[in-house]
Amino acid sequence: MGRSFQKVPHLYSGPLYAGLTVGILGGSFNPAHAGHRHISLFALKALGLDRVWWMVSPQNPLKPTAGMASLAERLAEARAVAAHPRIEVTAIETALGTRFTADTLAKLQRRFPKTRFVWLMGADNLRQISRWKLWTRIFDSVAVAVFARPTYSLNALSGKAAQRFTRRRVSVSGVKGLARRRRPAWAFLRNPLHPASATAIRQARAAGS
Ligand SMILES: Nc1ncnc2c1ncn2[C@@H]1O[C@H](COP(=O)(O)OP(=O)(O)OP(=O)(O)O)[C@@H](O)[C@H]1O
Ligand SMILES: O=C(O)c1ccc[n+]([C@@H]2O[C@H](COP(=O)([O-])O)[C@@H](O)[C@H]2O)c1
Repeated sequence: MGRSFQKVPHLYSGPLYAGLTVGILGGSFNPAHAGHRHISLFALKALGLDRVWWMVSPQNPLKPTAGMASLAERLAEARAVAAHPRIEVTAIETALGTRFTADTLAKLQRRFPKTRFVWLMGADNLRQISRWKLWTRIFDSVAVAVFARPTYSLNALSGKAAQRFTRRRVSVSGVKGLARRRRPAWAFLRNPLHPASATAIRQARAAGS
């Protein structure tokens, strides 16, 4: 069994996910926290997902490398925080050799042709997604669900991505069927707000050490 198989079992598990709807929460998870778990549990129910993958990114192309814990540390902590049979932690981008979300999704769709993927992200990322590589392709290829997040929601809804795809926004009542909609299709979820942030945790840890 190769090393990458042990680290990244998802890559070779296509048949296991055939017919399933999987929400992908991509993130730095530096570190994972209760906010990630909170939105994932909300998404499982509200969107009728079979699984949520926490896709721990080797390195967010827009974030500094300084202060980024190793991938192994971030994965281990994410697994401890997730602690739920339907939340799976993966480093699949390492095995795919991708760093940009548009590339990752394209490769995943080729490898998992019978799986329906939904991209999950917080309102802060809706605000900045228009700076990502080939960002409109992300909306064209998978349904997108955006979580409300303290202080970011209003700003995000007036941002470039929300404006560009305003006609493709699915109302709260249609959220359950979001994954099956013709793309582009996206929704802003009315989840209860959760204040956790990795930045705040890193600051608290630094102050305590
Ligand atoms: N409390 C939260 N409410 C809603 N979405 C969240 C929350 N925390 C994180 N997310 C979302 O989860 C995904 C992964 O987040 P990430 O790992 O970057 O954590 P973070 O707390 O945003 O980190 P940092 O403070 O370092 O930027 C992102 O799409 C982010 O918007
Ligand atoms: O593709 C891009 O250009 C791009 C730019 C910034 C962030 N992302 C992805 O967005 C996800 C959330 O990142 P983060 O650091 O906000 O948790 C994660 O999967 C990143 O790889 C992707």
